[in-house]
Amino acid sequence: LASRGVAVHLADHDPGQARTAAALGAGTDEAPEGRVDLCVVAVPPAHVAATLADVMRRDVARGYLDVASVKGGPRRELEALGIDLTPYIGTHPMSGRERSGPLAATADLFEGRPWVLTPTRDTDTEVLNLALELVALCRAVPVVMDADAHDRAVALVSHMPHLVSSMVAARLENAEETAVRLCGQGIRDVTRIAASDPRMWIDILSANPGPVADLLSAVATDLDETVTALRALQSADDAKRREGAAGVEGVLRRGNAGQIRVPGKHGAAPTAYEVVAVLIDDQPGQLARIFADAERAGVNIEDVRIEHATGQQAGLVQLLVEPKAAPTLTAGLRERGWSIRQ
Ligand SMILES: NC(=O)C1=CN([C@@H]2O[C@H](COP(=O)(O)OP(=O)(O)OC[C@H]3O[C@@H](n4cnc5c(N)ncnc54)[C@H](O)[C@@H]3O)[C@@H](O)[C@H]2O)C=CC1
Ligand SMILES: O=C(O)C(=O)Cc1ccc(O)cc1
Repeated sequence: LASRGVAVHLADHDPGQARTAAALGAGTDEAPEGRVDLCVVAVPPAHVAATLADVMRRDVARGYLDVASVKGGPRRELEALGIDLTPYIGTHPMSGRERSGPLAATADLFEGRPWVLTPTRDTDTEVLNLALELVALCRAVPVVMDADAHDRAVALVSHMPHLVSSMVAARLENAEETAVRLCGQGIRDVTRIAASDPRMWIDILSANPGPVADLLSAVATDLDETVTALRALQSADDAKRREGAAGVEGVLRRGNAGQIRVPGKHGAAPTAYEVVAVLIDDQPGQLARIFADAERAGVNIEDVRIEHATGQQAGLVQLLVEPKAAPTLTAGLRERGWSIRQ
């Protein structure tokens, strides 16, 4: 927002956090002189209602919004506090990091990502417009939803997957080092969000327990059936083994059918990018040089993945590009001395 010319005033109950964010260029940690246009409350879900009630009673802004990962609970808490909700809109940007705090923030975090808005019939139009302006400034894509429908949707696409990621990662806690050092990209993808702060997630899950429990119970049924199928695969009986194989194939095929529904970049239909894999030494500046050389070759990089080889000072950078740009990028990088993996 600050880089787009918006005056941003930062406040936090830990002044050190606001100071750090201000030092990173996010705004100023000085209080505004008068009423501001929009007050954005970005505190843990359990503190959203009380924080909003405080700022709304002090009349600090024309409009108020929060960004908490759950929407039904905070609204009901505010209603119970007897606050006039017309200048408030509940929102949720569907993008984040597994790390919290100002040092984990990036200016482009919300670019191209859905940002859910949950206005009601009573929401002030001016406040809805202010929220839409905020979403546009962050280059996110506004999606209007009912608060409870939002909570059921995020249980499916965020809260249940978070717990499953934690459960997979938990298997590694006491595993042998010889096994853990074989970790590749697959397990990194599945466990990335398990690194998140448990305190924030206890808050999020406490505010949405029912829908998450329903989904996890469906996952438990799949798990039971898959264990039965795998046990059948161990049988000496041919027919039983065939039954087991069919059971395992079933869950893998249903996984394929679900996976292709995951939207690609900018919420559009998934694009099949081509991977150009470059072998790099683990030295400072290597990534910046690759990106600069890709730019020289006139190729837009759509996404990047980095795979570190265990115990080696080397890594594999996978550059994802439009299929028609892949040969140009490969040739351009080879010309500049990069080692391309087929
Ligand atoms: N981290 C993520 O990926 C996403 C988080 N959210 C939501 O955004 C909100 C903030 O999360 P993060 O920025 O990740 O957490 P964070 O921990 O980085 O920031 C929360 C800040 O709130 C401050 N705080 C706590 N209680 C307060 C109070 N009563 N008054 C004033 N400040 C208070 C804390 O000192 C902290 O600096 C949460 O509601 C979360 O559900 C939404 C989308 C993504
Ligand atoms: O790290 C990721 O990919 C996330 O999806 C993080 C995230 C965490 C909480 C949210 O409410 C929304 C997004």
